[in-house]
Amino acid sequence: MSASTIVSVDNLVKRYGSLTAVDHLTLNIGEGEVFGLLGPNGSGKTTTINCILQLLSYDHGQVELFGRRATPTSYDLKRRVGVVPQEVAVFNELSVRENVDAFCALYVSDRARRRQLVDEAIDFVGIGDFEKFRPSKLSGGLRRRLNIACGIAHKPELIIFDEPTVAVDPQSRNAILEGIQRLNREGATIIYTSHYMEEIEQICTRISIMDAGRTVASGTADELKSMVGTGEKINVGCSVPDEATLEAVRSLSCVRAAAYASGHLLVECLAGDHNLSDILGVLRDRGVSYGRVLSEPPTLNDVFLEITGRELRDEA
Ligand SMILES: Nc1ncnc2c1ncn2[C@@H]1O[C@H](COP(=O)(O)OP(=O)(O)OP(=O)(O)O)[C@@H](O)[C@H]1O
Repeated sequence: MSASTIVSVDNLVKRYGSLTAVDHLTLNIGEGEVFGLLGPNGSGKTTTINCILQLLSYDHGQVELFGRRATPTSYDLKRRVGVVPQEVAVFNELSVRENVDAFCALYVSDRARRRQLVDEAIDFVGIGDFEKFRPSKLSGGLRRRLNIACGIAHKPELIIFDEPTVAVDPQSRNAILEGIQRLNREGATIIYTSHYMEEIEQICTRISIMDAGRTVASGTADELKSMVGTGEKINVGCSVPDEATLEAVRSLSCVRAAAYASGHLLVECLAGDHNLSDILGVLRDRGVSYGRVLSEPPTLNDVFLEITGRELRDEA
């Protein structure tokens, strides 16, 4: 393990009775990464996080944090980690400020230092106008931001975000994603779990795709996309092609499927370097006039679909 490995999960197995929630999972996360765990609901992301945090016992494997073996009583390691859990976990009887202070007080006893850290965390997530509010008076998005302030106030080196944008409005979602990137720029290593592929792709430097407790693929978004045979989807606004032209498009080696509907030729391609020019070449040669052309690169959902045969069920 290199000196800059922040999280190392080796062969982790967690079973709930006969269900294997995490199935021989291995992960290595380096300092400064925004590491994405992408998988559908139930794929084992939260269970993995809870094992990393030593909140759950596991059946097999080992977790190291900051190069040292983590155990349930590794408090010196745990204080270097911040957690933003999936469910908002704050005290309803405390105000926004009191909540952030209460979480920060778990790690920082000096009151003056804590006041400064609480100020910074509240400012960071932009909830200064609501300091005196009880959480129940906040919108869902603001409660999420409070949840984040509670997790980051003590300035942890590793911050784990477990699906922090589920059921938040687009404005809060963007604020949360930008905030995570800012934390990363300021030096924090991030683990980000989500089933929203667009978010993962937007902010993560490296991604593990999980299914049924296992890593099915990992790499950068570009590396993942180049692992599969799916290419771009091409949409050509054109006059109605005759059946022979459609067949000529379909018989191109780069074409998986092609159909014409409502003024658009829709072509699903295999991975290739000159798919668009090949397709437009056929149309040109056969006198089909075309206008607007859109080319959509493959998505992480395409990667997941090709590897597992199922959709990620992205709801973004
Ligand atoms: N306490 C538990 N007892 C029994 N089964 C559990 C328990 N917690 C989780 N599971 C099961 O373990 C599997 C993995 O769940 P987990 O919550 O880790 O998935 P996830 O990828 O985080 O999905 P979600 O986004 O829905 O939380 C699921 O099949 C889930 O039903």
